[in-house]
Amino acid sequence: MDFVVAPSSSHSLLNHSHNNNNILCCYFNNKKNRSHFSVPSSAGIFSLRKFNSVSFRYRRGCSRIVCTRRRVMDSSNSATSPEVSKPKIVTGPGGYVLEDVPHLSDYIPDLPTYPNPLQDNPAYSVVKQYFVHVDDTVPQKVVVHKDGPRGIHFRRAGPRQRVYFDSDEVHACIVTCGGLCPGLNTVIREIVCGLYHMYGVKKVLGIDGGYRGFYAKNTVNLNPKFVNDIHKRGGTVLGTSRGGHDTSKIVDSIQDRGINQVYIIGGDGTQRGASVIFEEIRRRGLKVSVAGIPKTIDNDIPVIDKSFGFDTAVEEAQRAINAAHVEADSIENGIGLVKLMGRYSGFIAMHATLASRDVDCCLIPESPFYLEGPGGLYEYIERQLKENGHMVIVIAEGAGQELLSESMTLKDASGNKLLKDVGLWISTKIKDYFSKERKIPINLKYIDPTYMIRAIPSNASDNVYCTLLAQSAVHGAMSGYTGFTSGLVNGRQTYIPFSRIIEKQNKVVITDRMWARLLSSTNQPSFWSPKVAIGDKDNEEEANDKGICGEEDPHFN
Ligand SMILES: Nc1ncnc2c1ncn2[C@@H]1O[C@H](COP(=O)(O)OP(=O)(O)OP(=O)(O)O)[C@@H](O)[C@H]1O
Ligand SMILES: O=P(O)(O)OC[C@H]1O[C@](O)(CO)[C@@H](O)[C@@H]1O
Ligand SMILES: [Mg+2]
Repeated sequence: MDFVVAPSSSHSLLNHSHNNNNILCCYFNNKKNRSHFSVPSSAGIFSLRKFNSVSFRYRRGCSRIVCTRRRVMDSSNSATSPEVSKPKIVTGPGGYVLEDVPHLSDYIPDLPTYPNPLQDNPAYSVVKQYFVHVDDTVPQKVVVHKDGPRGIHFRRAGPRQRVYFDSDEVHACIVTCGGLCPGLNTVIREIVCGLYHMYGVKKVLGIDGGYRGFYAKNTVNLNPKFVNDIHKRGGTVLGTSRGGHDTSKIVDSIQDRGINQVYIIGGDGTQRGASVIFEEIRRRGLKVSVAGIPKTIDNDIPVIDKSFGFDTAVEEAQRAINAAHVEADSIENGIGLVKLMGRYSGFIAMHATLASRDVDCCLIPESPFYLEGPGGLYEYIERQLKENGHMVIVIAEGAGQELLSESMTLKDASGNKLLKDVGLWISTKIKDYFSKERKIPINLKYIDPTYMIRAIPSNASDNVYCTLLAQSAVHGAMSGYTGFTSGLVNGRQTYIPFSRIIEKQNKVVITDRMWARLLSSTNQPSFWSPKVAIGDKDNEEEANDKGICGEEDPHFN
């Protein structure tokens, strides 16, 4: 074995050690001293973070270690480095814009490539045009005007003819973070099976209990047998958590374990965490692909058509709404009140309402409401009870928070605002108002199925969706893409840069047609005047950005 000897800093390697079974021992000689160090032999190219200013590149099958000068890679330094990768924007004729995703070759030169093993797979080799063309992209907006620009596009997901990892070299890991969501286990299953069956990858680690599991918990070896029927269960077999995102410790753990593909399943917070991990990995010059799979019951991740598990949750919410309707309909002046999830975005409440047709009023965080006076909720309830003898109200947990009494705002471990129970609050308010002020006897039944709608296994269509997302993520990582979230855009699987995913939250646009449809289905008051709606800059911009002012969104419009 021969070395290119770095002229300085060799001393910093003396203290370096790895607790990894899969290590390559190297001896390093320079004129001053003799050092010994170990590196994960599974890594195609890696760097040693303690070895200031120098990175080592080791290629499988070669007996040569190449040392090249690089930026400081010590994690304590990189954490404070202001350097963040720039968005990869490619423009073309007619106003074409590609918001591309990073690639390992952007920061690691001369990476070897390999033919995609899928080409020899009997199931896939017969598929015409199975491999995605390098120039295939997917438009963000599908409704265009004759003279309008072609607009923003994302890279189409799918298998590429050449991959950047030899199958034996891959050491993948999967982590799930944030709240539960139907379909988490399906995504885990399909990443494991996709890696095994499509790419012959045998080393897949499960990280226990979210981000902190990287440095504070044991890992579990995942294989097709282990994950075989996990998709039939709710929750995540890997466990999850909020908080505990320590970038340096996480990337140290990735590096120390010789992991080179990281699959991160989670919501907006998780994708933010994934983005920071990607930046740190890039700063250290590691050959590690970071792939995000968007998960959120609230559907608050932007750009994508919808998040997995959302349909299942809406379906499950029907059971609660049906129960509320039966209860309300069976008694004089019956009011059925259902609280559904939706911290900042009311998609579940909106879709559950539209699906049910039994709901008379849907209250979401994006649409402020008021109780008293003309056009208020009390007035509407009284009218409904007079006309129909009963009514059903659906309220998203984040709705009307500004109306609840001011007290100290608590936050969860991830920094999300802990909401006050608007369901209980509004139940009491309605009861008090009708019994004390109006002297009208009412029968209010409050149903809170919040956790029930997300702790269940995914339904059939979400299962298929999860499979596509997982396989897309695997194809992307194998093809050397990194710093991306796999997502459905206009019904096509794409790779979306983290920067776009974490830019803002997806919200119901109350000036959009979908909310108008809901209002005309429930006949509830809008609670806002057209003046307010027109002046609602945030909502207008969001609508324009998402391109859902017209009939563009295949799922939500
Ligand atoms: N800005 C951030 N930078 C780094 N890590 C973050 C950031 N925001 C959140 N995280 C981490 O991401 C993980 C999940 O975040 P969070 O609890 O907000 O859930 P989420 O992914 O948004 O899912 P959901 O809200 O749908 O339950 C946590 O471990 C949290 O520490
Ligand atoms: O799981 P926790 O920490 O109780 O958080 C509940 C929150 O998680 C979500 O389900 C998002 O995942 C929100 O709808 C809800 O407010
Ligand atoms: Mg979130």
